[in-house]
Amino acid sequence: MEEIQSQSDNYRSSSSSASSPITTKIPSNNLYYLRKPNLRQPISFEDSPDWGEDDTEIDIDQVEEEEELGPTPFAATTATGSPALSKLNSGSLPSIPMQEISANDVRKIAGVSIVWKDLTVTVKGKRKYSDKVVKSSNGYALPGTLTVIMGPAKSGKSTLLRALSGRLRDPAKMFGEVFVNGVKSRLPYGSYGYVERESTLIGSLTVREMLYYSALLQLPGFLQKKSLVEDAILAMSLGDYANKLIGGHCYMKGLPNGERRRVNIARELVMRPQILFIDEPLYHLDSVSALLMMVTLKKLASTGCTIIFSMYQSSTEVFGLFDRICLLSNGNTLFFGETLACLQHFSNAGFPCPIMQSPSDHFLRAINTDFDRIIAMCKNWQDDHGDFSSVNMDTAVAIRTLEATYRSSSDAGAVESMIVRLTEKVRVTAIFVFVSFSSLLSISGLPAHIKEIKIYTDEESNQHSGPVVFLLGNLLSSIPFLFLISISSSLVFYFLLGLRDEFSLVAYFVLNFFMCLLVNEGLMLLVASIWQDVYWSMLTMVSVHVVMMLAAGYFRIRDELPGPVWTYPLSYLAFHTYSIQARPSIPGLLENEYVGTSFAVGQVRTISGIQALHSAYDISPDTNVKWANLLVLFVMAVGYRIVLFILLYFRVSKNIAICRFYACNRNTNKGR
Ligand SMILES: Nc1ncnc2c1ncn2[C@@H]1O[C@H](COP(=O)(O)OP(=O)(O)OP(=O)(O)O)[C@@H](O)[C@H]1O
Repeated sequence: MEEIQSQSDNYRSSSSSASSPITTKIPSNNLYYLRKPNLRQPISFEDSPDWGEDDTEIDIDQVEEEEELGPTPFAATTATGSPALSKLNSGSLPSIPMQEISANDVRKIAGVSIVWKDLTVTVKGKRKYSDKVVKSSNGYALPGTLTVIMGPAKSGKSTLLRALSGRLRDPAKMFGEVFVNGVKSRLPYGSYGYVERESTLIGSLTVREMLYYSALLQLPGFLQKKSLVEDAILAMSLGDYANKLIGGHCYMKGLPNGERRRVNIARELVMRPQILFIDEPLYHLDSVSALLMMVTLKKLASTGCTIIFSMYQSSTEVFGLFDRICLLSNGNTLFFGETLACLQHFSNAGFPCPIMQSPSDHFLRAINTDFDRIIAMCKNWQDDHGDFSSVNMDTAVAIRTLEATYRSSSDAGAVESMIVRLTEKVRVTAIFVFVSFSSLLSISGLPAHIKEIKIYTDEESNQHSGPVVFLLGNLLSSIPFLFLISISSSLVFYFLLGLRDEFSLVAYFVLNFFMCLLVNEGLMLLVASIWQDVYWSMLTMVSVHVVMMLAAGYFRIRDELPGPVWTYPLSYLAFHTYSIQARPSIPGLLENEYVGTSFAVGQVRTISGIQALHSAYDISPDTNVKWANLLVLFVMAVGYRIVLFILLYFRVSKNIAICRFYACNRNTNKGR
């Protein structure tokens, strides 16, 4: 115990010990890193740098809520950033052209979410593609955020960045999946920008000319390039340098490194990319230029752009600006998540960040195997030059511990469930689109229905038929056709999308869609009998469908729909509601697809399909209520036909239709 206590105390610097209840004296040579065994406690402000007033416990739900709200304005972002930023705003740090950073100047960009799942990159070693440079990495980047890929040299940072942007160099090969906005696809030309580590600028051009030249190369002829160039200059805070020669001349020095890097990024911004990949944005920059660069990128992210970059090391204030960190060591992901959670993770694994140390230095010290050489050197010296036990930490052991802690942590779980949410939305969308648009397309049968009603009117006036005979005949003759349509289109859709391969589930899907078509046909007959005119009937049906889609709870969760009109009665009248998700207690096709399923979360945990969708859709954890939902659809189909019966009995039999009524009125007016 004493040993543990003394090691634990070694983590505290003199300043932390002052405020610490632990009064043990700290050895003066304790400037090195040691592992603190089994320390599982939340980070306290004594152990870690001051990150503002927030609690260090991370509320994932709150973070996700903020993400769903979309990009925050720049002012808001800086307000909750690291204390260094508040210093910067109060003027205690060297001044930078902050006048350019104004929320009013900001044009919003529709950023994209990018998700990588089980991503592995191999390169050709001595044997065939055996060397893994990136190993089964999982992570995501969201619009309006800064995501940093951090790690020691040769840990695979640039390779991961290249793999995500689809720019891997031969002979590297990528395995795994990359989703862009939930869809497994490559980023199309123009939607992303990739900034290389080395500047490739033409020294004899001014900044503005360089950007204009880039715009000419990148953009089609008809676009107004000048305004895009000015936007890029503004976004990268280059206003003071716009007319300066990049390479300088005999009486004037060329642009400093920081500005050159920003010009390099601005070159990509002329395309107004939704996502920006930057390899080492702080490469060769001094601390002021580095901070200015990161503040500028933070401002850019606040416009909605998704920014991912690699970085070897950063200062504390720069680190405070990151939203998420992907920590790599030798291709392995040791952590992915919020930056504060990373500090907590190191603390949980027994490596709390000592006060006065930059978090990034701390992380790298723990996972950089290059330190092993220093350890070996110290061991040789140890006998002759005193005690070097404080540096005797085996990096390999630290990496293994961090890896194991991450695998079993809630952080890994949170990443997995976020990945599930970002990618699963696609399947839900597909089901919604299929049901909504297939039933919408079926209104093409309206002219035939109108003709049938006209024939019925004639027959009825000759007393050859009645509404019951007409309705029964219509229903019985349409059932085989509707069933054929529902089974053929459902089967194609179901297996094309790869929904759950189980007979009962496929059968429910077909039945559900068949019921939807039956309800829709009842509605069509009703509308057709009211108007008895193709144009007006079509217009009414399309409008009714659009309103029902909006009220069904897909575009906006039903609990959040305005109560009057949208929830009561529209969402209850829309058959889409019952078909797809329905009331919280009566889910439809989503229950079919997700209830009883589970998704692997890390290596030790699973979450249910319901949990994965819970916050996005009001889906119930109860099983088998989908049959109640089918019953509701059946009642609706019958209900529409009862209303139609009443209408036929009282109106059509008397040859009354709204159109004819208006036409009659017009003729009477003309006669006068
Ligand atoms: N196309 C390739 N062919 C062969 N080896 C490659 C390829 N791409 C990456 N590597 C190797 O993968 C390892 C990781 O490289 P990468 O550039 O991704 O690391 P890094 O973390 O960005 O390091 P640094 O910051 O030093 O550039 C290196 O050993 C590199 O030589």
